[in-house]
Amino acid sequence: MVFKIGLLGLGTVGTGVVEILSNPEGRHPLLSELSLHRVGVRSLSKPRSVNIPEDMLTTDLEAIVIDPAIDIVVELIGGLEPARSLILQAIENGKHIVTANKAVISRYGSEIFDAANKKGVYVMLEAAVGGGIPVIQPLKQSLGANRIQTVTGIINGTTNYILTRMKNEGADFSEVLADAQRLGYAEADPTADIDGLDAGDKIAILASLAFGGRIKLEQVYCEGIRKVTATDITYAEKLGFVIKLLAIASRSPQATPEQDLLSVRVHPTLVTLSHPLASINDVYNAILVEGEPIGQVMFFGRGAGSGPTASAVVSDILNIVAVLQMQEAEVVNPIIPHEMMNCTHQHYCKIAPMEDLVTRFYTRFLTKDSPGVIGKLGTCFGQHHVSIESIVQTGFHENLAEIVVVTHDVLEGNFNQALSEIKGFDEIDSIPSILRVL
Ligand SMILES: NC(=O)C1=CN([C@@H]2O[C@H](COP(=O)(O)OP(=O)(O)OC[C@H]3O[C@@H](n4cnc5c(N)ncnc54)[C@H](OP(=O)(O)O)[C@@H]3O)[C@@H](O)[C@H]2O)C=CC1
Ligand SMILES: N[C@@H](CC=O)C(=O)O
Ligand code: NA
Repeated sequence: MVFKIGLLGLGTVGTGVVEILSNPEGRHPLLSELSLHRVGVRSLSKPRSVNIPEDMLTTDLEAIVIDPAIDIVVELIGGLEPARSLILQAIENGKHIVTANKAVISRYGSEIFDAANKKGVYVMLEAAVGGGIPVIQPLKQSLGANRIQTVTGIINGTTNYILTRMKNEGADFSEVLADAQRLGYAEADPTADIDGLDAGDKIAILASLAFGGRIKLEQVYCEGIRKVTATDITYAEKLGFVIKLLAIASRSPQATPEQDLLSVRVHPTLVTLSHPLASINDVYNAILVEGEPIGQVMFFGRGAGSGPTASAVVSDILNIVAVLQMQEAEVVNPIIPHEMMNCTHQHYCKIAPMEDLVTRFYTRFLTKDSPGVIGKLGTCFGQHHVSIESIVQTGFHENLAEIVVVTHDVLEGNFNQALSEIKGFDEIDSIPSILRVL
């Protein structure tokens, strides 16, 4: 039997999907069971790099999601609306969904999965996190036997590309961002990438899968890379670190057997050069999962771009088709969702406030060059139980002394209290950078 695909969106990822579907040779044999039925776009006159028969293209996306001939709707338009409504309407019409839209899933996942479970259809989203890297299905299936402790990822290709080029070439932020947009890595509105929101959407999805509950996106702390400067990249290097935008979901040390508690956050982070994530560069993503009994396992690959992301989309389509074929052969009716493929989480995970986070900090101060300032900083941190690993004067900037402090693991709340006191010192001119250290 041939399964008909309704494709919403023919941009970077949609085009990659059509390229795979129209060149099935040497790939999985189930590809020959797929047929592209309709393709929805915004503009019919836009030049396309793939050949689509004129009568297959439409700007009426609603007609696609209600078309009785279509089995699987592939949503690749991005953004919140009309994507959310089209997905819900498609589900209502009994279509299975494949989407790369982390923004919609992280905000409306509950609504979408409830509707899908009710209707007995699948919603697959491998492309939504880590682009082509298989990480959603492994978390759902292959790692199911583990108690996950931490998921740490570089999950935004655009910012990793920018940080890599800033470090290697001393390149200018805006020039590199324009390249990332040209290469199709950035979101339609690249502030989602730069401000850590895209990584926030993705870590919310990963945390939900890893820790078995829903995540309220507004509780995910997101800090982007706007404030990362060439100076900090250079200091970090001298101290044996590289700066990466990390997304981290972990069980909080304050969790108890009665009350599970997570920490879910995105922020630029100093990563020691020997750490497995330190060498993940350019558009590559990597997700390091730590669990019991597996220990560490890392997923690595291209996190954005046409072909890699399309690879994940088409694999999701194949997974659905494989199950549909099996059900057809066994004449299972109505459809009983495959336990390892659907989402059944009902409760919300409790997320700890950032004040309770235990982490190391790197902080750069510009101070008047007066005697005793280093001692004064050290004393203040000590009074707030912030233990210092190193405190060094690194140089002068226009008559101001530059002092870099690296702490041991400290409670973020204590660190913030010390900083607010330090900001009031006469000697302090400014605190240009505060970054967490892994
Ligand atoms: N690019 C990447 O590397 C990755 C992207 N993703 C996700 O994949 C999804 C698609 O991204 P990408 O391919 O880059 O996006 P693009 O902007 O390149 O493509 C969007 C496509 O959707 C169509 N479209 C957008 N809005 C509408 C609308 N309201 N009505 C009809 N058509 C519409 C556009 O039509 P037209 O062509 O006529 O303008 C275009 O074909 C997003 O959710 C994104 O977050 C996920 C992983 C990686
Ligand atoms: N804009 C995203 C695209 C993939 O999700 C990124 O840069 O990672
Ligand atoms: Na993926």
